[in-house]
Amino acid sequence: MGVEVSVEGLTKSFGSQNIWRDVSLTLPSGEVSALLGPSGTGKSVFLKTLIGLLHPEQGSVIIDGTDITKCSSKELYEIRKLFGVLFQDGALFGSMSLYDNIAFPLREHTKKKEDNIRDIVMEKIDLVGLTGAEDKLPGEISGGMRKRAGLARALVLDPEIILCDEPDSGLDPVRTAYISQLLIDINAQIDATILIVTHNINIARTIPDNIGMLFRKELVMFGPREVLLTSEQPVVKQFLSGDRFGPIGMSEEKDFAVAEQEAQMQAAGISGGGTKDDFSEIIPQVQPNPGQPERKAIERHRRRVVELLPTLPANAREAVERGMAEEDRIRADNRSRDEFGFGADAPTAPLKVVAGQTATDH
Ligand SMILES: Nc1ncnc2c1ncn2[C@@H]1O[C@H](COP(=O)(O)OP(=O)(O)OP(=O)(O)O)[C@@H](O)[C@H]1O
Repeated sequence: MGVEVSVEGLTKSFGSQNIWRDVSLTLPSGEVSALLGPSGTGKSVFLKTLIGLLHPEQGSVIIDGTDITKCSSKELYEIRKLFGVLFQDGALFGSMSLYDNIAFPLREHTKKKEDNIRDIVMEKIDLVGLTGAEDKLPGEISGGMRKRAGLARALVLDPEIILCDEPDSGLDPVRTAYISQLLIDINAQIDATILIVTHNINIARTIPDNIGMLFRKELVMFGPREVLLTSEQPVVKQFLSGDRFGPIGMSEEKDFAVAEQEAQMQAAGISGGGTKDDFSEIIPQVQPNPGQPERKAIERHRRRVVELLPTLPANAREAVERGMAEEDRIRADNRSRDEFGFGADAPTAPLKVVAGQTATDH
């Protein structure tokens, strides 16, 4: 089961510039969570703080019983082996082939033999659809391919926690759907705790179990996805619909004069350009591909949400109940399809997890 990440009262500044303050949330083990927020609100800084690359001034990040904001560098080195991180630009070494890039964590962190490394690397290359490109340099392939290579590298140590910084940036909608599906399939196979930072509303609507949002240096909310998707908070509604009118401005937050001007434009019937989609109409969550195991986190997530239910706003509660019923129906359909052998002919072959390979293997 993936490891829970518990963040309490976290505050981060660079010099006099405060990025966010008093952020508390728990990434439940094995669940998929997404972090949204306007550009520059410190989502990438948050990810880097979770793996101890950046140091907060206050607060704690507890992973597997260790507060990584206060532990020794030796302890931090061990904890980092639990993570697989997909950085925004793939963060590949430009002078190394994709093969060597993906093999890097295995050579660095394990004592595996080269033929064993080869099996693992080629399996991950196959998993992300890069077979045949292993000898290419990062500069010779497209941005989408680099992204997938970055994901393959994030997966070679079979991480218990996967952090993905904008897995969709630079990808077309179809490739975005593939990479999202891949994350769900991986979660079903290895039950890793996943955090996705994204601006992509489709991902937010269909992939995570939980969603949070950063705005004005604070975590506006974090909880079951239905809570954010049905939220009446102006900042959430504006972000989801991509409308110009609302508290989010071009650079930071809007000042009073601009907000006033926009209110007048709106009253005069001028559009802010946002989509008119009804986000409270919850789209069923993406399920693992046929032939994949069911996600173990679903039951744990449900138990938590059912406990939370009485504390949720009425529209979120209703959305949760509708969503659960709909997803039960979809999973029952999938199970009966698998029983009738659809898994065997599935368009995406069932993905393998290499037995016995763990993040702490040396
Ligand atoms: N190492 C650093 N030193 C100083 N300032 C930094 C550093 N890293 C990030 N920042 C600042 O922190 C702020 C938040 O940056 P971050 O990249 O986390 O935003 P983001 O929410 O991920 O944005 P985007 O959605 O555009 O990727 C920015 O103002 C950035 O300039």
